[in-house]
Amino acid sequence: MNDNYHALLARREAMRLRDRLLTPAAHPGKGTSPGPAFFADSPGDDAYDGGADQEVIMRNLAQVTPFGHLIDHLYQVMFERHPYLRKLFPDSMEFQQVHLERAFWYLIENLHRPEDVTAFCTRLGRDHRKLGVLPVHYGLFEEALVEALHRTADGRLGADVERAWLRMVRFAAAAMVDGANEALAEPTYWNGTVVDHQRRRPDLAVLRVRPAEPYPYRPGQFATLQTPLLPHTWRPYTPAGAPDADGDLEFHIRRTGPDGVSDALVTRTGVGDTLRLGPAQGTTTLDDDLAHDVLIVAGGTGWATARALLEDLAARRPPGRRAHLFLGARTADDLYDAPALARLESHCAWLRVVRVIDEEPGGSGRAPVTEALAGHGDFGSHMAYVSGPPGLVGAAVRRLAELGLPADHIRYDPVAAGVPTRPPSRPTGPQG
Ligand SMILES: NC(=O)C1=CN([C@@H]2O[C@H](COP(=O)(O)OP(=O)(O)OC[C@H]3O[C@@H](n4cnc5c(N)ncnc54)[C@H](O)[C@@H]3O)[C@@H](O)[C@H]2O)C=CC1
Repeated sequence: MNDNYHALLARREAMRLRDRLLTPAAHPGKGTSPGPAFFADSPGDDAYDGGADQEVIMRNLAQVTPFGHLIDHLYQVMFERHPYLRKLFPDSMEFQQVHLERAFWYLIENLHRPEDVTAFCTRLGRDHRKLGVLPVHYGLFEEALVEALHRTADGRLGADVERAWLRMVRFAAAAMVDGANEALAEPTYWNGTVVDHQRRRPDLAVLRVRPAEPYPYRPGQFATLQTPLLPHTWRPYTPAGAPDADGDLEFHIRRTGPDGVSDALVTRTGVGDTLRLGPAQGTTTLDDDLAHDVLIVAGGTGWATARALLEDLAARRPPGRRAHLFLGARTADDLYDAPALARLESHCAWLRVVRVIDEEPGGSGRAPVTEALAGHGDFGSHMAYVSGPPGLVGAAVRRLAELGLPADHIRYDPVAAGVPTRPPSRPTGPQG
C-alpha cells in the first residue's frame, strides 16, 4: 500500500516534470518567453533535442562558470528557502558540491545523447532513494538552480539560456524520478556488518562486509558505503570480485585524507561494526557477449575494479579470448594484493600482467602506467577498462584514444572516477 502510494506520487511527479518541459513559460524564473514545444506528441524521452540545449548552454558557459560559484549559490538559496532540506546532507558539503559539479559537466557534455543521459539519471535516481530524496525535492532544486544561475551571471542570463538549463534539469529529473520509481521493490540501502578488517598498508585496509540481504551487482560496478561515524556521507568503492560463499563482499580502501569516509573505514572501523551499502552503480562492466579481447589499465585501489573484471572474465571466458592488465602502483609495497594477483596470473594462461612502479614516489603526475602501453602490442580492437585515481583515468583515456581505440571501446565511470571532462574549479578524487 505504502509502495503503491509512493509509486503513484513518483509517476505523477515524472509526468509533471515532462509536462513542464512543454511549458517553460509557466516557470516563475526570469526568462518567461514561451519556448518551442519540446516533445512532439507523447512526452517520450527520445524526442528530447538535447543537442540544441547543449549548444546554447555551451555557448554561454562563461556566464555561469566556475560551477563552484554556481553550486555555492544553489545550496545557499535552497537552504535559505527550505531549511529542513539541510538535514538530508552531510555536515561537510564539499564532496557533495564536487559531485554535483561533475554531474553538471556530465549532463552538458552528453546532452546530445539523451539515451545515455537517461540511463545515467535513472541509476542516479535509484541511488538517491538512500538519501531520502523525494520527487517533490526536484522542483525545489530546480527553483534554486534558476536563482543561482541568475546570481552567478550577475543578472545577465538570457531567457534562452535559462530555458535550456531548465529543460536539461527537468529531463534529468524526470529520469531520476523514473529510476526511483522502478526501484521501489528493493531496499533504499543494504545493511552490512564488517566480518574482516586487514590493515595492509598504514593508509590502506581490505574489508570484508556481510550484507544482511543479498546485494545485487555486476562485477566492476561500485557500491557507495556509509559508516555511522559520518552520517549522510557516502563514498564509492568497488567490490573486488563476486560475493564469496557467505555472500561477503571485499572492499579495498585507501585513506586519502583526514576525517573522510575512507579514513573512518581504514582507521576507526573494525570487525562487528555496521555499514550501509547504496545500490550498485556504474558501467565499467564486461559485455555479455565478450566479443573483444580485454585491456585493463588500473592504479592503486583501482585494482579492486580490475580484479572484479578479471574474475568475471575467468568465469565465463569464450575460447581464445585474451586479456592484458597494466597495473600501476606508487611503490612495490603498494601492490597490496599481490598474492591475489599472482594467483590469477598463474591460473590464467590467457592473462598478461604488466606491473608499473612509479619512479618518483609521491606522484609525478605523469601516469607511467599509461606510458607502458606502447610496445606491448596492438590494442586497437580491444575493449578497454580504466580505473584508479582521476589523474590516471584521464591520462589513460587520452592515451588509449591516441592508440586508436574508439570512444565506445573505452569504459570508465566519469562521474564516480572524478575525471573532469572540462577543467574543474578544484581537483579532487571520489574517496575522502
Ligand atoms: N577503492 C576502490 O574500490 C576503487 C578506487 N578507485 C579510485 O582509485 C584511486 C586509488 O587511489 P590510490 O590507491 O591512492 O592510488 P595511488 O595514488 O596509489 O596511485 C596509483 C597509480 O596511479 C598513478 N597516479 C596517481 N596519481 C596520478 C595522477 N595525478 N596522474 C597520473 N597518474 C597518477 C600512480 O602513478 C600509480 O601508478 C582513488 O581515486 C579511488 O577513488 C577506483 C575504483 C575502485
